[in-house]
Amino acid sequence: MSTKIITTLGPASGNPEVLKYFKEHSVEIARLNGSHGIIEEHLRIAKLATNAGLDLMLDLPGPKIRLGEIHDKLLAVKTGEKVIIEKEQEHKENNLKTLPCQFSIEKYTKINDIVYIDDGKLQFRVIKIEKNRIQVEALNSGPVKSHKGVNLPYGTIDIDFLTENDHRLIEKLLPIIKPKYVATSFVKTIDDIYRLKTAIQNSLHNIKNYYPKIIAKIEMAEAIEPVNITSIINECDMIMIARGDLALETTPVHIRVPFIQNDLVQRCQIQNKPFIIATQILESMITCPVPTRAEVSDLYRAVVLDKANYIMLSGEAAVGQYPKECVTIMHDLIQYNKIQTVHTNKKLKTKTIEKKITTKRNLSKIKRKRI
Ligand SMILES: Nc1ncnc2c1ncn2[C@@H]1O[C@H](COP(=O)(O)OP(=O)(O)O)[C@@H](O)[C@H]1O
Ligand SMILES: C=C(OP(=O)(O)O)C(=O)O
Repeated sequence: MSTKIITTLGPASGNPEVLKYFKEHSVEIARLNGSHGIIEEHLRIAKLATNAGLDLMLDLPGPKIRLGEIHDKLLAVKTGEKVIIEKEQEHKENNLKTLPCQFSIEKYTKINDIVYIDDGKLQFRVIKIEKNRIQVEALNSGPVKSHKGVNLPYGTIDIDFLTENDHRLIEKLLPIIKPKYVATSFVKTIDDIYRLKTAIQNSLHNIKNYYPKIIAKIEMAEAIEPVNITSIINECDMIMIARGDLALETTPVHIRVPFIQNDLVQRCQIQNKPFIIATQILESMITCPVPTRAEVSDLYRAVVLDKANYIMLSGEAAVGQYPKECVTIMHDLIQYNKIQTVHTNKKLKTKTIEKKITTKRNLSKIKRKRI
């Protein structure tokens, strides 16, 4: 089976014309990211995606630390600027810029730790720790947006696996849209998968003949420990190599992803489990109509070398300027690979036939000589 595409839906792709294009160009699954958007909007987009003939994936946020709602959706920070990160319900007046956070993070940090925001695009150093808030210094400049992820690779996070938000989505959205897949974030052990399955069963107790396939997103250091990963792969229906968080949750940060990807691909193949390669495959195409050479090489690795069952578009399809162009690049590479494979197989076949013929000829020569 050739690789198929998953597209994350959002303002850039939640309309019938784009969804029709997706369906005609190797997209099989539409992903609703439960971390963004309101339930009513997910319901609307889910209906459009189903009408376009796409399968649905509901991606549950899990215990991922995220920023809360930022006033005016965006806050600009400058290198060297001091900023407060505080639990959103515990706001205390101060004269520094303040980033609301969905969880209290002071207990997971130490002075001088680095806090990564928005898949690591922004980095801050911890300079002061107080109850419900930390003070940090920006190590680079940039815009900070609402609901972006916060990663603390040096802290041990003990937030409960299924959050209030997960339960809300499982109870309010799941029974209505009945997605073919439910993806679950920040899985650490097989017990997390059992807990998710129980919560889903409870929510579907009145619904017969429907149960979603479970996708475990691998993005935590604990999940890839040998003692956990084999059983997680075994217990779920599909694995997502969620490289965005994985790059920041494993140390040394940023550089381990390709090594872990290699290991996870092999494990999934040995355990005969379908897998998704996700995140930043065509990141630069959020704002540019063509990919970088490095991105095409990453895509080649996922499709041709790793033979991923699915490759996933996130921001590129949800909020990017070129969602159709991204899908076209992926679709074209998938098709080109198919043609190349047929061509190589044909060449191989011809070579084998030639070899056979040559061997026969040689045989008859030998026979003739003997006579
Ligand atoms: N339904 C949505 N509504 C608005 N914005 C969205 C939606 N889905 C995704 N996005 C935006 O696209 C970005 C990239 O998508 P994704 O990788 O799925 O998110 P994240 O990494 O934050 O979980 C998000 O950070 C968010 O800004
Ligand atoms: C797919 C991922 O998860 P999310 O979009 O929830 O950050 C990821 O971290 O790569």
